[in-house]
Amino acid sequence: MAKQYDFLFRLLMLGDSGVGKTCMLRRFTESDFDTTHISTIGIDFKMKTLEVDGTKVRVQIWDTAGQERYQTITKQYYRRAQGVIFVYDVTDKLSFKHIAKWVSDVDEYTTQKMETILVGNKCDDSLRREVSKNQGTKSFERLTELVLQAHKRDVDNLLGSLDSYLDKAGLEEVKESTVPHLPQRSCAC
Ligand SMILES: Nc1nc2c(ncn2[C@@H]2O[C@H](COP(=O)(O)OP(=O)(O)OP(=O)(O)O)[C@@H](O)[C@H]2O)c(=O)[nH]1
Repeated sequence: MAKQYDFLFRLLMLGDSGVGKTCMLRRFTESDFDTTHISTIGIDFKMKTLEVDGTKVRVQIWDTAGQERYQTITKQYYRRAQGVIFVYDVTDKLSFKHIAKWVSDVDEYTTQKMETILVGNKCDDSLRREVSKNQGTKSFERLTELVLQAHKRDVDNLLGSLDSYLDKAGLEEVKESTVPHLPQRSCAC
């Protein structure tokens, strides 16, 4: 049977337990919404095919459990994803604060280039809002700064090791030039 899509991508949803990852995914794939919170056990996924500029893209979206006890399992999936959707709950300040931890986990467990997006969920519940839109926007800027710092650190480390290599090579050159030259033997024969 012919393939029904041109590309297959894996996306990962990460965020604290209860921020609404499963609901968000169900809404996207089944246009459905559930008010109950049944914690995801480990990991689950849903598929959807999208057409982007005439290209059929099949997305496999992995919905991870936010609970700490499943993180050994969920971290194994980080490496296989091409993109991450970080989710926090605008009515829960702590879930917003923890985004930094989710980001650093992804950074630690992956080596590939990842596209990421930050989503503040439960915006409908304005009365209980604890994280303002401005704070959400600011965290994008902060994330960019952190990525830039990490990038600079890598470049500095590279330059540092290059410097020490050149210093060492220079020393060795000096060492060689300080070796007393033996008088050249002349031949009298
Ligand atoms: N008001 C409001 N409630 C929401 C929204 N999205 C999810 N919820 C509620 O938040 C609760 C948790 O939603 P889940 O989708 O199960 O949360 P989760 O992030 O998947 O949680 P874990 O599987 O434990 O990691 C449920 O009671 C939902 O009804 C939203 O956009 N607005």
